[in-house]
Amino acid sequence: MTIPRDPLPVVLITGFLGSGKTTLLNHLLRDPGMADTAVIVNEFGDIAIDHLLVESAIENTVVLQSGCICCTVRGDLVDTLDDLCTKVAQGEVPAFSRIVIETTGLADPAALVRAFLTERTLVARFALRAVVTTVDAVNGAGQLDGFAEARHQAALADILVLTKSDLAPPEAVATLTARLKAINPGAGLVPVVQGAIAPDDLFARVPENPSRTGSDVLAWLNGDAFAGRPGDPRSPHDDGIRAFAVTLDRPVEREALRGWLRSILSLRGDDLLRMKGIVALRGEASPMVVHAVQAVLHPPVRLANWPSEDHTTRIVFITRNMEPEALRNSLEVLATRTAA
Ligand SMILES: Nc1nc2c(ncn2[C@@H]2O[C@H](COP(=O)(O)OP(=O)(O)OP(=O)(O)O)[C@@H](O)[C@H]2O)c(=O)[nH]1
Repeated sequence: MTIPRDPLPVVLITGFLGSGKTTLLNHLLRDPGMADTAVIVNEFGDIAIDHLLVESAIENTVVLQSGCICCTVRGDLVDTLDDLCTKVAQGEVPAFSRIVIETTGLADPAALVRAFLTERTLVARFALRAVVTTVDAVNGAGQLDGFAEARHQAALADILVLTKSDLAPPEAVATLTARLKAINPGAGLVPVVQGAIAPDDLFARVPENPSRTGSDVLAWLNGDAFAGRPGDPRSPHDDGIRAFAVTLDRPVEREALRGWLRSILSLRGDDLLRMKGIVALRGEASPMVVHAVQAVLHPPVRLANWPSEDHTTRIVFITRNMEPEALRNSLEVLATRTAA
């Protein structure tokens, strides 16, 4: 058997300790549509237990136990994926058509996301489809207060799965939901009890990246979720994490945009948790889609057409300790300069 040549979709399930990652994974794996899935479970410490809790009959379950993959991602993750592909090629394990990785509860998923965008061996063979973050409705607020990892997991999610809402009072669920929307307004958010959600329902909440499909860019950007947001921190505990959008009514010159992106990513890449946008280019009929994760700029993609009548530039940001006004001003200067 050989593995398919198209990049294999990868789903990352992250979330703070005990927030319900394994419960969700087990439920997803019971769906017949997920039968050809390879699962990588990352565990902390010397004694691996978590993988025992993954109830799948799937032979392709691998435990990555030597440390936290977000800390040693280059060696461990790449080696594990290589190994898995080699075993498939040698007929030792069944072929698979997607991979689900469950991180430890203390993982910062940014390093993993970055690896899938930049590590040559990963880029060629795998495509990160979604970051799914479980947040515990009972303990989530305290974890967001106390742990940067929990805040980063929430900030980098494509889909936030609010678990254990059956155990929490409705007011607490509402407050936590509002807080999660403030941290990451662009993510889909779905309450799930005991992991009970069908894979199709879950993954329908993350639009395809338009760099692959060229479509549905507005849904992907989910700019409306950011509308009217001043960029003020919603909580003093959120590590200065802010989400906001900048719009420009004048097109920018392509080279000037490139220079701006280069400088912002090199100067403040660590604090630019996420940036995605659709940009009107001066003298060009169709827009450019830009997408960055921390210091990594995903290759910008030209769309064939504007997806709607609205041709304004819209860029959404999730940042840490960065002044929205400074970013906004630098972009406005860029548009003014290039329009002259
Ligand atoms: N009541 C209730 N319990 C849940 C729900 N989701 C998960 N649990 C329970 O919460 C506990 C922890 O769930 P796990 O799925 O092991 O959490 P995890 O995130 O994999 O845990 P770590 O690997 O320690 O980070 C288990 O006892 C689950 O049965 C839920 O929606 N409602």
